Order: sequence, then structure tokens, then C-alpha cells
Amino acid sequence: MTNEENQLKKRKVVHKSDKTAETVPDKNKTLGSLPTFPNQRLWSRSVLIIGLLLFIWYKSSSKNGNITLAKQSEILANKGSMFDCDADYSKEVTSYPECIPNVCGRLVTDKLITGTEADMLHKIAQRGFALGGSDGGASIFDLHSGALSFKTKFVNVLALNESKRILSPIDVSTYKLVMNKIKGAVVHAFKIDPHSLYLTKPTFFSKLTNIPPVTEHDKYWMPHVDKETYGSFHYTSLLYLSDFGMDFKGGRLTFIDKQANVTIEPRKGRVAIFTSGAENFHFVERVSEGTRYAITISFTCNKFEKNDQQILGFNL
Ligand SMILES: O=C(O)CCC(=O)C(=O)O
Ligand SMILES: [Fe+2]
Repeated sequence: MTNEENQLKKRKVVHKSDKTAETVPDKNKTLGSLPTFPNQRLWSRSVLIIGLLLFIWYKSSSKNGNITLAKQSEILANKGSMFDCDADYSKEVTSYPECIPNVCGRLVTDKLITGTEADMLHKIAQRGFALGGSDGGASIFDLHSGALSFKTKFVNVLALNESKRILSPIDVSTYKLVMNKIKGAVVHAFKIDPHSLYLTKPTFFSKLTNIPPVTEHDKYWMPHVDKETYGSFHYTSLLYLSDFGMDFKGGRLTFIDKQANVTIEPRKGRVAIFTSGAENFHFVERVSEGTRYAITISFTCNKFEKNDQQILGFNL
């Protein structure tokens, strides 16, 4: 090997070891230069975009998602949530200081009404609906006013002779007991004075099926705020008289919240209680099979909106 060739070889070796020093991190240093890999920029951008897409998907799916507050198969003592009242609702209830909820909300209990009480009310409803019923999928029967859906209209059940067979004295006491128990639960849940709360109208049985609507009254699945729909309501309660998934399909009560829909599956004897303002915007899912029975029991803080203390001629 000539001198010149030797020099060239040495230079190559020095050059090679320099390059190695550049790419292999020095283990004696705490942080070397970051490792690189082919198409690094493409990969890191892809990871960023996928992450962003996953975040957007998570946000949108949790917004349109459904939370089940009460499953039909569960037996719940007092499950619910409390949140701020809608501003209009808060403003209105300021006229009734003893009746202002400490906070708005909704809750479900399966421990308040017994199976026997629910069965008795269910039978009252069936005897009433047997005398009429809507041509569409939603019928109502109000024991206080006597209003009963009849084809495309309403009749007063008291005008029918058979109305005498709807209630027995024991039915009347059961109805009164159930109303008082539910009123007590409202008072307790929202920490209000019982003397400032009154049963209001309409308080009515409902019978829902999948028969297509004939009049506007049959469209029970329309989202609504009870305070706006019924005027006098400050607190709404529902007592379910039949079972979701067994007696009927569909028909879940759904609250439309900002983050997700919150659903209650009806269960015989289950009571749902909620403040009637826009904080509890809700609808009933369309029934797809079977017949759903419930009673809407409503309370007001306004003593001038009290319901009648009589049901089909019996004193409560
Ligand atoms: O039956 C239900 O679950 C709810 C009924 C309802 O929204 C109402 O009566 O205003
Ligand atoms: Fe409602």
C-alpha cells in the first residue's frame, strides 16, 4: 500500500467514526439527540390527525349517547341527579317562597308504591279506558275531571252509566294514599314545605300503544317542558303501572340533556319525580309493541291551581 493510499484509508476511518458519533446517542449523556426514522414527519402528522379524529368522535358520541338512569330490571331506592333550575322556572317559583326547590333535579324510586297499590290503580285505569279510548295511540283518563279520550275527542265519563263501576271505596282510599305518598316524596326530595304544595290538574292515567296518531293529542312522543305544556305544574311525577320490555316495547321516558339523553325504563310501581321546568325537557319514546299504562301526577305551588278534592263523586 502506498503512502497516499494509507492516508486515504485513515481519513475514511476517521470520517466513519465521526458519523457514528453523530447518530448513536452517548450513553454517558442524559439526553442525546432524538432518534429519527424513515417518514418521521408523515407518521407524526398521521398520529396527530388520528388523535384529533378520535377526540371529535368521543365528544360527539358522548353528546348523542344515552344514559339509562333506571333499568326495568333494577329495584331502586332513590336514584337521581340534582342540577340548576332553568332561569324561567326559578323566576316563577320565587312567588312561592316555601315551595322553591333547594335545587332542581329528577329521581326514581321503586320503594314507595307497593305492587298491590300499582295493580289497583292499573285496574281502575283499565275499567275507565274500557268505556272509551282514542282512535290513535294515546288515551287519557282523568279521575278528577272525568275526562276520557273517546275516538277523536274527550267525553265526561260521569255522563256514562257504567262510570259507577269504575271505583270502589277501597280504590278511592288507595288513590288518596298513593297521591299522599308521592307528595311526601316530592316534599322530601326538594326540601319544601308540604303545606305549600298542592295536587294540580291535569292528573291523569295514560294508555299508550303503537296505533298511528289520528289527532295531535295522540303524538305523545313530542319533546316538551311540562311547565309550558300544562301551565300550573311545578313538580311532575309519573307512576308506572306496567313493565317496559314485558307489557310493551319502546315507551321509555327520556330527558334531553346537553351531554346525553337520560332514560327511565318504566317498571310497575316505579315513581319518577322531577321539577317541571325546562331543566327537565323530555319525551316519551314511541311504543312499538303492547300497551303502556302510567299515571301523571302533578303538583303546583299555586293554591289557586289546586285540583278537585273529588274523584268521580267520591271525596278524597
Ligand atoms: O308517561 C311518561 O313517562 C311521561 C308523560 C309525560 O311526559 C307527561 O304526561 O307530560
Ligand atoms: Fe311531560
